[in-house]
Amino acid sequence: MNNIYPDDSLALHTDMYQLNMMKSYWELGDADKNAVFEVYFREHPFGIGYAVFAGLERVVNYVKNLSFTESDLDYLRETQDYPEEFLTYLKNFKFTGTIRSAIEGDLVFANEPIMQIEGSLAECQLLETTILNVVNYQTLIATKASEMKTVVGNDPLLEFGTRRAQEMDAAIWGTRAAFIGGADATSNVRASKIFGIPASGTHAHAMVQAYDSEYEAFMAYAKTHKDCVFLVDTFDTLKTGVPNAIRVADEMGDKINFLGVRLDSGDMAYISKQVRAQLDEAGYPDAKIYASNNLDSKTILNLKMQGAKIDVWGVGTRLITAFDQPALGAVYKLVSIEDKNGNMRNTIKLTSNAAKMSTPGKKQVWRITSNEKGKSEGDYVALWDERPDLEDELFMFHPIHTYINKTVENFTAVPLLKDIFADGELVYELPHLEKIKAHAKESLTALWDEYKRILNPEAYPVDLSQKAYDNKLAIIKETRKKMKALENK
Ligand SMILES: Nc1ncnc2c1ncn2[C@@H]1O[C@H](COP(=O)(O)OP(=O)(O)OP(=O)(O)O)[C@@H](O)[C@H]1O
Ligand SMILES: O=P(O)(O)OC[C@H]1O[C@H](OP(=O)(O)OP(=O)(O)O)[C@H](O)[C@@H]1O
Ligand SMILES: O=C(O)c1cccnc1
Repeated sequence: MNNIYPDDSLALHTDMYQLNMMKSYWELGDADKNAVFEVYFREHPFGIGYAVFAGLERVVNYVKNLSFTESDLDYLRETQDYPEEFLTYLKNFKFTGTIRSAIEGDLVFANEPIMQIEGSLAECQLLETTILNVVNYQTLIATKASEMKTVVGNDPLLEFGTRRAQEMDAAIWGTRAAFIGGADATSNVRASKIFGIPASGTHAHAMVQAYDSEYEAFMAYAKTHKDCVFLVDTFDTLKTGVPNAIRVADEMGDKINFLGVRLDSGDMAYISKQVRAQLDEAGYPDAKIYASNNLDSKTILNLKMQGAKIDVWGVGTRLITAFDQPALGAVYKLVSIEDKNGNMRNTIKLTSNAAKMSTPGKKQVWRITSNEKGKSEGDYVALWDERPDLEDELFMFHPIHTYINKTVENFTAVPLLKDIFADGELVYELPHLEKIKAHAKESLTALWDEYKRILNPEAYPVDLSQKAYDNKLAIIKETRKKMKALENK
């Protein structure tokens, strides 16, 4: 390859195999066949009982602007032996299909469609990689933040991760996802500017090192800022750090708001209790204790258990990188395709592991909420033409262990997958981020505590309708029969 091209489009932000398949479909006259793909993941991350859906806004912007630029086409012309007619097809490419999706802040569960992409086979194929790239990461981080927020409760949770994130996009979009899931503010000023997330910040060890003494450093900060949180662990938190912070607060009086101190090392249970006593004794009972240093849900939970006197939690690495599980593993599977006669044929990906077998057919997910209890009874995955919302009672059963079942009455069934694009047109108004965050919080209140606890939660029911179940079994049988016939040939 001789040239390096400008990075002026996201059309090639995809895996080569998508273009390989697009070319085959186009050359063989299959590109315009109607197809339906669905996105789902197989296990909740971090061992918790749900996930918080995020990533839709970025997917919408990507799809809206999706087109191959001249430089994309020049690059393909130089590196691939594509016929000029295929390049012309790509040049005229525009997404004309339909996307239905969970909305950001929705709780989503394993083994149910969280997005559905319907359109020409070629266009659906092109979108796969980017959609998974975005939704896998953002949903993972929103879920991690939700787990952490469950642990910190009403204490503020600050997102500090930019310096540790997997590069800039992860910092920016990870911060946004963290805010949706439960973070209250971010240290990333650009994310604050772009998304309107509250920005929050103290100061670093560098500032203490930059002056001749800790006292001078705190004083320098206090003379130049109204709101002051002093980082007190550079030398000795209890012997010098907190006493210097108190001295500066005393001397500056009303000229500053002494908001508190930040701890960033040592035994934070022990130290925070001592610091609390020092601050109280000095007449600063309202000064808060901030903590940071490789915090994660488990550490925070343990610190709380030990009675740590920490009021504000700054979390970086372990939130923004989803340290304990770095991938969600959502997949994009073809569930229905137009056959030679123009009819839709439901498809399956067979595997020996029943739990890994995809569910064929275009589907809708119905969230079933008890009218009496106001809580979600489970999700009911039905074929597209079914209307459980019009039924008086629903028989819900586990899709593998079918003897686990219940009949639900007096319920409301709300579809999870909402129209986002219809025949290429954006029909969904992207909500403000604050609204998305509030939606995530409300969604959690509709979930029984048993599904929300972060250790060994009960499995939230994601059940198949009888019709979807029968359809799946029939297709498995039919596909196995076909395979056998081929083996015997
Ligand atoms: N009381 C505690 N119980 C459980 N974990 C704690 C407690 N206090 C601190 N931690 C956590 O233990 C880990 C200690 O890490 P590390 O060895 O880096 O800390 P450190 O002593 O602060 O050293 P450094 O100065 O290098 O940051 C951190 O993740 C911290 O959040
Ligand atoms: O530990 P995390 O959860 O990732 O949170 C972010 C960390 O970034 C800063 O440390 P760093 O050593 O980078 O800079 P500093 O000199 O300001 O401490 C801060 O003090 C936190 O410890
Ligand atoms: O404002 C802070 O205290 C902060 C910001 C980024 C990383 N660590 C700490």
